[in-house]
Amino acid sequence: MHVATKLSPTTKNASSQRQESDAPAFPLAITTATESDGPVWQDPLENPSFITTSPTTIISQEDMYPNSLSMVLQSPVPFANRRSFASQLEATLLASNLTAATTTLNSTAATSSTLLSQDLRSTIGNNDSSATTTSPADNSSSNSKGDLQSEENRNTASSESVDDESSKMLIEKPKHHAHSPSHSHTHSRDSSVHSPPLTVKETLDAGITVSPTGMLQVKQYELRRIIGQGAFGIVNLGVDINTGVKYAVKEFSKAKLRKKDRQNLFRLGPRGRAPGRRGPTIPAEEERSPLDLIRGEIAILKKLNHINIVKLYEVLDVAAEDSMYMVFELCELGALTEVSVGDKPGKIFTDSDCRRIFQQMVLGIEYLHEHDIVHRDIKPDNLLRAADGTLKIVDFGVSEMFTKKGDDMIKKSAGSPAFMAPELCRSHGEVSGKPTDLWSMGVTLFCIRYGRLPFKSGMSLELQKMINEDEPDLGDEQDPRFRTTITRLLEKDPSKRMTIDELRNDPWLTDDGRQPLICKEENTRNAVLEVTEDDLRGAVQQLHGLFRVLKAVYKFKKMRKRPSSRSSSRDRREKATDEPSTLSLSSPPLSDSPPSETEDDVTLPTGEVSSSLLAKIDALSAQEDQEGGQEESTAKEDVKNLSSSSPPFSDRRY
Ligand SMILES: Nc1ncnc2c1ncn2[C@@H]1O[C@H](COP(=O)(O)OP(=O)(O)OP(=O)(O)O)[C@@H](O)[C@H]1O
Repeated sequence: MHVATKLSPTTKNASSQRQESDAPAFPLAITTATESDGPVWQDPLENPSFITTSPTTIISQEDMYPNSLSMVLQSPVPFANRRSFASQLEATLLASNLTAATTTLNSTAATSSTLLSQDLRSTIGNNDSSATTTSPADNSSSNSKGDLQSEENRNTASSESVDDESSKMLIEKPKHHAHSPSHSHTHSRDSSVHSPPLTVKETLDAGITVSPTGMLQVKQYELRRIIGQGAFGIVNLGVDINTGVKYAVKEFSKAKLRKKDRQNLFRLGPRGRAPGRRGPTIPAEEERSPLDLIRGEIAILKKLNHINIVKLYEVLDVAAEDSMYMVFELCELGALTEVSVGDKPGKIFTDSDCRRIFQQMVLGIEYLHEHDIVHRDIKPDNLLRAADGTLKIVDFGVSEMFTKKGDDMIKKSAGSPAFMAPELCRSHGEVSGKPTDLWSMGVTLFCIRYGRLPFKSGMSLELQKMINEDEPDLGDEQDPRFRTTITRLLEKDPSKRMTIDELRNDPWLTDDGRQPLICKEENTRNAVLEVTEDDLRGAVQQLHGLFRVLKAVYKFKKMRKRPSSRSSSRDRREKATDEPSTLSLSSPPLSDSPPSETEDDVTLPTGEVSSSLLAKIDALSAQEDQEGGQEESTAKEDVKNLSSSSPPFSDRRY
């Protein structure tokens, strides 16, 4: 999660600032990301200084990530202008090539792939005019949010407006959702915080197409615009074209995930787990589905069913493409607030808003802890708000799920440094995980009340020292109850720190009992008491046969396209950048031949594949390996690798 650099050092008159901000009615306190004043849009993980988008357009990174989140949020990103255009295009073409490769191996017309690609190119070519003339920045200047919204309303059966919704109270009964028919008020004593159990769909061969409106479409999800940027990819506003329901479609780069996975395996085991402890036995790389790369997060999210935890509906992998997708419940109002190490103060919430927000946080975390899940990355930008203002805890990428009741020991090296508990800063071994979440909740509460971090330094060692030794500056905090609450949450000794059970009855949180939480039994009643290794292993379906074939065909295709003369990777990378069209890297030349009659019959193999076909593919792949090796990696891979290098964790967290 990227955080804009926005927080002031020590805001001396934090309390007076809070007084001022107490004045407006609550709706004003709801800041959508679009209202925030000048967040810095960063994408430090992306190395390439350009992004290829179409055969004729290079959009600079600055174009793609304008220095205003609101611009991004307000800008429709046509299919042809998206950052992932190149890879999507490539994927589409590659898919056609894979199809054609299979066809070739099956002795069907050799020209099929060319012709399929030609067809796809002409389809995409129809969108290229917009690619060359429109940039996100252009869109933002020409399209007001209202325009966008009405455009969406025209295209969408469900037409919830962020503007309309932002005027609503933070906590109110949410609307019914296509996937989650019943939600309820989090503070109502007689209502439920759970909706009926969900089944997370897993699609391993999702198709990518261009929707009738010219947007990229993954399966039935039309990707309307980019609404966020994560460490592993972008987050899109997706609309189910069949139902009109909006979703947040999170796109992951498999290359980046693989890199992280390898680092994790090398250091700690999967998802930061010590080998053989809580994670599943790690299958050999060739046996692993791409979805295995996010299996930990999927496994956790599959278990959860709580109004204050974001819902995962579907995971999609696009075979032979770098992207895979997670389809989440959309949190239309975006992050609660943004804080950072910068000089600008963050959003300050009123006392009652802080209480309402924190109550929902407590309910969500209590539910997680009851499931033996430690979130590990609680911070304001992992707290999103649905259209009705309901708080949603997101981002379970570094979370831990425990197989043994009562065992919540975690390894260090996860979470955002400024929100990291002292024991994580000083310990080299394992620490109890739940108290670390309580600490991060305390830091988050501090942030939303004072608009600044309790401990802040751009230098990691100094920050750790402050967390370990300094007492937070509460300014002239007037409410002794709040003083006690925050002091007890930011207790350095985890064994003395406030627990979630104690928080339930906290005088500030409950306003001396006037605003009690729903009872623990009701809040946690869908708890999964035991999480087995099978749960983790079964988080994603394994279709090894299909992947083996896809991989082999993919390799075969690479071999077919290898340049006749041996050029270095660098040469080819340069060539690729000179010719921004990735078409040339993954598709055969255009042909004037008429479409093959067999074209429509060509399909990718699914399920069982004839052993002779496998043998042929394997033989060809082996031949490729012999001939090529490392030196022969394609320019396409080189370009992808360029964008997959991640800076050290400490560089992207504050
Ligand atoms: N369900 C959602 N609804 C609306 N916006 C979302 C949703 N999920 C994420 N976002 C937005 O997208 C942005 C990136 O989110 P994401 O979770 O990918 O970031 P991240 O914390 O870097 O995650 P990771 O480290 O796992 O990649 C965030 O600013 C967030 O506000």
